[in-house]
Amino acid sequence: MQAQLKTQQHAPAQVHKFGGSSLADAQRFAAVADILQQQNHHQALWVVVSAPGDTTDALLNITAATETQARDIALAALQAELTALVQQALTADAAVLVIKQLQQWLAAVPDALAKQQHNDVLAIGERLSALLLSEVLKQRGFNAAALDARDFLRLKQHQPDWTASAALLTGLTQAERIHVVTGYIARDDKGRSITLGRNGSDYSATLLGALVNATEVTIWTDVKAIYSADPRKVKAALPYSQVSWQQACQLAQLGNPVLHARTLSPLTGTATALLVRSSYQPQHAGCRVVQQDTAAQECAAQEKAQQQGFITELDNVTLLTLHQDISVSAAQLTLELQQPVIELPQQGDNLCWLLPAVCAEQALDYLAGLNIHAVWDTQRYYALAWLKSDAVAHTDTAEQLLQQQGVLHRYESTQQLIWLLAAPLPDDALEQLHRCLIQPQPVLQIVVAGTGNVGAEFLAMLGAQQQRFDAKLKLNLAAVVNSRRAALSDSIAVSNWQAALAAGVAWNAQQLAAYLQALPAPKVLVDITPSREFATLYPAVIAAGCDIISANKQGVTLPGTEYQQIKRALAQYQRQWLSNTTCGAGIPVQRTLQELLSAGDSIDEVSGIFSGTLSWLLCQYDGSKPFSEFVLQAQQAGLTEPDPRDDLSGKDVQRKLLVLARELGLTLELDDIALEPLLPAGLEQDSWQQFWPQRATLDDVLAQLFATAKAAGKVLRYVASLKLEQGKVCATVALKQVSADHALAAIAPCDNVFVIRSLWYCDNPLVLKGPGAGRVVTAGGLHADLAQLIHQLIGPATLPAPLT
Ligand SMILES: NC(=O)C1=CN([C@@H]2O[C@H](COP(=O)(O)OP(=O)(O)OC[C@H]3O[C@@H](n4cnc5c(N)ncnc54)[C@H](OP(=O)(O)O)[C@@H]3O)[C@@H](O)[C@H]2O)C=CC1
Ligand SMILES: N[C@@H](CC=O)C(=O)O
Repeated sequence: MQAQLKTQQHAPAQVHKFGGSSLADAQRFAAVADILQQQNHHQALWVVVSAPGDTTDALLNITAATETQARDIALAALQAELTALVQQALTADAAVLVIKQLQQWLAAVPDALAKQQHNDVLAIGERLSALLLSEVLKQRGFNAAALDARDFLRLKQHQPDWTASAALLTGLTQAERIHVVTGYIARDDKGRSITLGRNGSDYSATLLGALVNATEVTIWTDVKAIYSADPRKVKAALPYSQVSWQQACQLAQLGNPVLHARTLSPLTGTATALLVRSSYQPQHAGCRVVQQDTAAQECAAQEKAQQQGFITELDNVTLLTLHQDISVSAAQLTLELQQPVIELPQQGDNLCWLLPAVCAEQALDYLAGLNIHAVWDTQRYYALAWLKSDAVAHTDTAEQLLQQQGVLHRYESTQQLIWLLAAPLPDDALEQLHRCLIQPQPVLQIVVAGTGNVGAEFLAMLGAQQQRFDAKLKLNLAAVVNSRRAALSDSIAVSNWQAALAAGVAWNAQQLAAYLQALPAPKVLVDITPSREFATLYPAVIAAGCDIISANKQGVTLPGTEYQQIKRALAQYQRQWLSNTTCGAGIPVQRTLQELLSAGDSIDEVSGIFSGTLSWLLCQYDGSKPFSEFVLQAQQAGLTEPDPRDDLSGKDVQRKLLVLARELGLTLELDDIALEPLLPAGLEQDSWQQFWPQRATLDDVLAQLFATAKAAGKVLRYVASLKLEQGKVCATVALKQVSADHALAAIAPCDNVFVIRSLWYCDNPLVLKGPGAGRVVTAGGLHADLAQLIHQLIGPATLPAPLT
């Protein structure tokens, strides 16, 4: 009905509303200006603001003060706080004008209170926000102006007066101008200032959205989405990117803290889209509330939304029972009380309304005034409501769990199930219910860093792994990162990761940590970079709740103090770090050592061939062409380190030996391992490109070494050895000549060999052998680590494939 009463605006408009937490300090005002700067300025921009931070609470205290002295002290404190805010947000010249205005408003407070004009006092917070933000925008070169909503917004008996409001607004607007409008305040039909109650600014925004016929109204808040449950209590709560209008209305009625029934009402049945976004994480697209009037492309969105369930809670509520034939609705009582009144699914002839216990008496008085008799049972309840989805049919486990917690009443309709209990559910019970009712299939969030040789292969395999685990666990690719950019998105299609990354953004450590922190658990970071700098982020990654899987050897070989810092973070946050591919690629050498040690064996020696590249080169090199040509081949086959000199220098093997030493609990450093490089001294300097013209030096040395070994009837092998004798450690990596019948001679190119001698394997060692480098085996090894994590989450995913 209100459609024909709107202003005759022709330019498309958008409304953005910022709440108090989004305007808590000068930095937040700047962040809001950044957000507005990035909007589509071909559309008319309307901004609705709440009071900064806790200003409204401070003003409420001032209006409630019974002693003049206490009131004046509170006023002075507020003036100091807001003045500081203005000074920090604006240049000195601009600040002077705003502070002068603020002083005038605050100076008028005692007089307004004396005249009982409390709402004029409460309006000061929003007036300051509007003025300050418009000045911040002006400083950035925008044509912006503050607008007091009381100059146009009229309400009559709690209902918007569309005709009067539209007429007044038409006279106030200017094309090309950003209007920054006060939220929360309006006037009644007698011209008196009124406030729109708690969260009234959201209502102001949607009222304005309807008045200016906005294409979109965005509520900028401190959460990035509408969640399936309270994310502070339920770690696995799902951030939904869209919900249906019907779900939003039901959620609002059930007291959802993000959406309120009044907020939705002005836009119901219009073409205006409603979005909820976080001003703290503006890179997230947020949550879109999809209108019922489905355009074709929104049908799929509706269908998806129907698969989404919600759990909401209300504490300290009470029950009114009424005869069903009454002349007032729960929605009308909601308006009267300015508090949610929920009509419970009907059972029998009576109606049951749930409402906050604090306003039960006020409700009874109001109903009595209408000659309506209601029975109040005076008990305080905790209500848990489940908004059903098409995805979950069975509730047996949830019902059992709730029975154990002592359910007192239960109300069910096709869309909702509401349980009333005597006391709030503990968080772990909520988590459990969430698993039963919302997400019977858990989701593991996977963040992949490094998209080169091995990283790309890992991602190529991930699609098949998603299908393998699909029945029990969703593997969600939540981010892909390389050295230049990051795709940080709630859900990236694995088949499309390259495009997502190409559309990604430059990133820094802080942004990545914040993104990881906000991801729902469980979550894992897979580090497939060669970067030491990236490995130093591990403590922050762990603190953000992630497990880590590394192919990157830098983390596991950091100096002892930094390595211990990572270990301490793992212990503190109870997270895991799997790094099996850092030594032997997919060969489960670390896992084997862990099993032996945990079973009670003690290791005396680990030795063998630890480099796939050097194994391949020394098997293939026959002196027929320069050694460096073989190196190029190994590089193209994906065997080498990003800089192959890490292999040729023996450094990569030195690192691997340190990995195993640390696995055995030894406190070794890299320098404790004697290293005899294959690469002639001096060639490790500068870049690979600068080295390349000098390769003849390497070629000559290798030709010589090969000829000498051949003459002696031997072959060359690059050997690592770690021996423990009477508490002493001897660790070396060096080139050796071995005779043709030696165990390390009979290998296939690229093979690694791990020879383990222990208490139990003393006469005859335990030997692990197989390809120790390459894209596929390394990516496969990373998936083996991932599967190990998954097994801990859900048990074995599938039975072993039958032998064929
Ligand atoms: N090849 C093998 O057989 C084995 C390799 N490994 C290890 O796997 C890792 C990857 O090797 P490989 O794929 O060959 O290396 P590549 O050089 O092919 O790829 C490295 C990737 O890491 C990214 N990267 C580099 N620095 C950073 C950083 N600071 N932050 C984020 N991303 C970064 C690169 O970004 P960009 O694309 O922007 O350059 C690139 O995408 C290495 O640590 C290697 O030791 C382990 C076992 C076996
Ligand atoms: N370059 C390494 C790759 C595996 O760690 C090797 O060749 O062993």
